[in-house]
Amino acid sequence: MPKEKNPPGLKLRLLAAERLALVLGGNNFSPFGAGEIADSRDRALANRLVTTALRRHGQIDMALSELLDRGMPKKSGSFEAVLRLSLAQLLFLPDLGAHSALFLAVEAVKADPRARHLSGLMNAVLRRAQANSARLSAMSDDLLFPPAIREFWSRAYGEDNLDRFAQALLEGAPLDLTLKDNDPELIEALGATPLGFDTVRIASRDKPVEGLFGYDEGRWWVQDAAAAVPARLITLAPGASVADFCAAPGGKTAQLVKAGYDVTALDADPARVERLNANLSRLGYAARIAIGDAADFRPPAPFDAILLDAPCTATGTFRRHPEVIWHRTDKDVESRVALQRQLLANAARCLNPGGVLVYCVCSLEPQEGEDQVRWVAGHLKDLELLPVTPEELGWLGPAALADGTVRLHPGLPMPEGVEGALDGFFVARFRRTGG
Ligand SMILES: C[S@@+](CC[C@H](N)C(=O)[O-])C[C@H]1O[C@@H](n2cnc3c(N)ncnc32)[C@H](O)[C@@H]1O
Repeated sequence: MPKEKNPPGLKLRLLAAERLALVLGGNNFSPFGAGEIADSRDRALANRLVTTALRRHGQIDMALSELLDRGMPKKSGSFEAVLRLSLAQLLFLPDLGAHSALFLAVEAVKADPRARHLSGLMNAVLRRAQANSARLSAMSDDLLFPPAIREFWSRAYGEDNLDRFAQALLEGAPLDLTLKDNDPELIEALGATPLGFDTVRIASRDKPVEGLFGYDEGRWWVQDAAAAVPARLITLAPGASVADFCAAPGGKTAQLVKAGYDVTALDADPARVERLNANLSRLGYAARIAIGDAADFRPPAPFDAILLDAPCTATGTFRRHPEVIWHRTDKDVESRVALQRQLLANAARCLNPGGVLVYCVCSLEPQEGEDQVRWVAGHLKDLELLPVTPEELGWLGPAALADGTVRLHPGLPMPEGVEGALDGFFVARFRRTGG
């Protein structure tokens, strides 16, 4: 029988390998959209393969160190990405079957002129993995985080929370939405669970976000339950002038507009500002938009409040971006910390006396959160901490710390019957003294 040139599943495997290779090369993961893979089942499969390879990255590293006697071959095109995907399938996605993992891996490297010569090695390695799959698939969850992060987080958050972080990493993130109106019919049509305030959660869905009820009418926007907390901590009268520094793509800007403030949204990245504009216009919301550097921005008049959602290492988003924990370096943390300080100092300058500054980062690194509050106390004398109370946070009350700052993380208890966890976020609220 002549061999089929394009066996079923090969094209998808090649696309998935290409996406994984991009992430292994240092890029952020972005799931396949409908424009890239039209068939929703194929799209879901490709995304599942890549996310499993990323979530299990540390365990797959360990398996590779055992299976590849001479290490990863150099300059071998798609070999590594294909191998990681196949191990993800073989060890962690048993419902997809072992046969296709092996067959498609060999076909995929044969299709790549730079990896073709390694098809025999691919076959041998995967057969060894298959023979040892019971043991390899039961590797410790301790391997899910890089050793340095594991050690650091276990000191900061405790072992029990780290177990919950691991579970959250493997589960991935459900879809949280912030609603324009808490309309029970909308919540029912979305099949969503209310999470308090104006957040609802959709645990599982088969449609892309754009296909969900109410999207075209701009009745909600995507925003993790933890990400929705900072903007709520500004509680001024409607009409107050509020700036959103580092605003794009605009989830928090939308909350500020919804609260009735006179909002200025500032971001340094023009392409991201376009997304912010599109998001606000879908929602029927208006804000003054400025493109510029929040470290030296000078407004025509000071603001009553500023929300500073500062650029950070984003390690708190590891449920959706498992790669962040593998890409993060100490240098990244240092450079973010330095930038955050500049942004804090300028935000303080742009406030009216008595004005409120909410600082937040979607990072789990204490250097970007808790330590920055200590830095503010020592260096920005015109800012004083304005403590957040547990009551202000509703069901997230346990996230309020004794010093009045807020630490959200994926280990926090969720309300009864709610699946999934939360992003990691740190929030501190300050007031500008004087005047
Ligand atoms: C964490 S994201 C903001 C998310 C946004 N607040 C939301 O809720 O949708 C950080 C943003 O900071 C912007 N940014 C980074 N450095 C900046 C700077 N120096 N000045 C202004 N914006 C900056 C980035 O372009 C990015 O859009």
